[in-house]
Amino acid sequence: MEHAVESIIANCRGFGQVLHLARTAAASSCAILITGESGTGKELVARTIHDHSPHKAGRYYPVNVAALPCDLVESHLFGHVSGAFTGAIHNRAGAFRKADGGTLLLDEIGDLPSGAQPKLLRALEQKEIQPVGSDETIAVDTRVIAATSQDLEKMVESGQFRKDLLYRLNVVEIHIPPLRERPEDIPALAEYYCIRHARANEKPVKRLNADACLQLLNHPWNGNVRELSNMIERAVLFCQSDTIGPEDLNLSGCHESIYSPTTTLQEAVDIFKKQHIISVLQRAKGNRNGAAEILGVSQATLFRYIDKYDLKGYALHKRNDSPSQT
Ligand SMILES: Nc1ncnc2c1ncn2[C@@H]1O[C@H](COP(=O)(O)OP(=O)(O)OP(=O)(O)O)[C@@H](O)[C@H]1O
Repeated sequence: MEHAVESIIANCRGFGQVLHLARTAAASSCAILITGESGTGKELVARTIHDHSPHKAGRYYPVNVAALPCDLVESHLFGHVSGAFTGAIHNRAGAFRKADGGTLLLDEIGDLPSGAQPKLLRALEQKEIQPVGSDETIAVDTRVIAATSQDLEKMVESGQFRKDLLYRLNVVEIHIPPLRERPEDIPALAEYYCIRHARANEKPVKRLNADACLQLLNHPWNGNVRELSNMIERAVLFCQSDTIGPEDLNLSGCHESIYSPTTTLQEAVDIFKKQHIISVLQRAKGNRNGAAEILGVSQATLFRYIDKYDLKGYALHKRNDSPSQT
């Protein structure tokens, strides 16, 4: 299996700052909270921290808290002794002990049931756990990293998450910005996934052309890096040459289709207009003056359409509007 750290794109500038903080925090054993939308790379950063930490010789043990059955969370994390509850036939070590000497990633920590929160706080503070059904406490040397895509501060305010636990978990907080806020990372990631997926699928694809890159820069990436990877993989599979172009990305398919049987004529006209303006803005590389000229409308009319169809993301920079500067 490819080593996670090696697969992190080193020339991502936005992500580079995150990695720098992660590696600095890794040197200590303090608790770290990684926040960010789904697919931004929280798990990858957690793995990096482990690999650069004093616990790196130990095990890296990720647990998705959201996936644990509510009534078994404590048993999963802290273990249990046989007979602790119906079905507890054998002793169970639990995640803290499995990661003893290493790193435990508690992913989606916002989903930790309120009943388990005091126990986790105690494990962090005392560095000991108490398996379910046992009177004994067991010392553990487990570095805990928590990750979440939820707003824990808000959850504290609404009483869903303990304030003292949040402060224990976020001694260092590492926030990974969504991909749309670090567009400078998109070309490097796209190129990386292009090569990686081409190799895995034995396809001769080597690169993306400039128009394809521009389309990627204009996409909102709600699914972040995971969505980008999936899209490039699909493009690699459908690409007929060694270079991915906009036609391989199928990004127009992500917008509205005009072929719904319930679409009115006016809606269809609007969808067509929107799509056409997007293509022209892309062709004009975001230059609104140039796009207005191609479309044969005044700049004021184009501005109205940009506003109406929410296309500000396609009209890249204001400075591009001045032909003297382009
Ligand atoms: N900078 C990066 N370089 C290379 N791959 C990346 C980068 N950031 C994220 N990825 C990849 O994107 C995918 C999603 O990343 P990851 O699973 O770490 O996200 P996440 O924030 O933990 O998501 P979720 O909250 O849904 O669990 C993974 O395949 C990961 O390898």
